Amino acid sequence: PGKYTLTYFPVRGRGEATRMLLADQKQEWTEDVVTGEIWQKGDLKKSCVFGQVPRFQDGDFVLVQSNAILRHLARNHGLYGQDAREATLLDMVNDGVEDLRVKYARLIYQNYDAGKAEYIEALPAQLRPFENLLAQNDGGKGFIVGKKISFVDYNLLDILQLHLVLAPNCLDSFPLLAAYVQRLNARPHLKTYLESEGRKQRPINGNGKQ
Ligand SMILES: N[C@@H](CCC(=O)N[C@@H](CSC(=S)NCCc1ccccc1)C(=O)NCC(=O)O)C(=O)O
Repeated sequence: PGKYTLTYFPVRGRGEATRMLLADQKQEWTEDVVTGEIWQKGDLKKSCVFGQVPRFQDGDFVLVQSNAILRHLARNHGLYGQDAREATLLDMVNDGVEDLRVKYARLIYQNYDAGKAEYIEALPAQLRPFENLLAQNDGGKGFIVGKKISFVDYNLLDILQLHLVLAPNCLDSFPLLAAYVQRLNARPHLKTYLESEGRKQRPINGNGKQ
């Protein structure tokens, strides 16, 4: 196995954007699967800076925070835009993806049965900014910022994949986003990962709701 290890629960959650980035970039990594009983023991939780996972090891360099992990890999694999301006735009858009991820996680873990219909009704307004961003970049035929793929593309792809499971028609009014998902899913190395047992066996969230 390579020098990379991802320590996380056996769910997509906050680990999946990192997994898709690594797979698409032809990187190998070790999955250090955290089960409920391992987590209950408490030692791993105590070893994590903020008491939470995902945790990522790059050789002897250890970090937590899912977005910091993505940015670390972006810096080291040329996935952070072509200049400072694109890097700033990527930070801006990734914060927008994070905002939506937090809303999604709140629905899944705190309000699924009572809140699902209302969440789906309000979803177009949450997705419209990303359709607009695509439209403003080379007609939406490429990536979310600039001319090359970036760490934000993997994070945005993950959140779009999640929402397509929650609400299969959620991209019907967003042709650029729909095509974007299909285009990224078809990237050879990513496609291989998406068809892998590891990906297919992994539940989307930690409570069986999706
Ligand atoms: N800002 C952090 C947040 C990390 C985080 O929320 N981690 C969760 C897991 S990731 C997630 S989306 N949590 C939602 C609920 C959940 C709990 C357990 C397993 C799966 C999901 C965690 O470690 N929970 C256990 C604990 O705090 O003792 C990040 O982006 O990495």
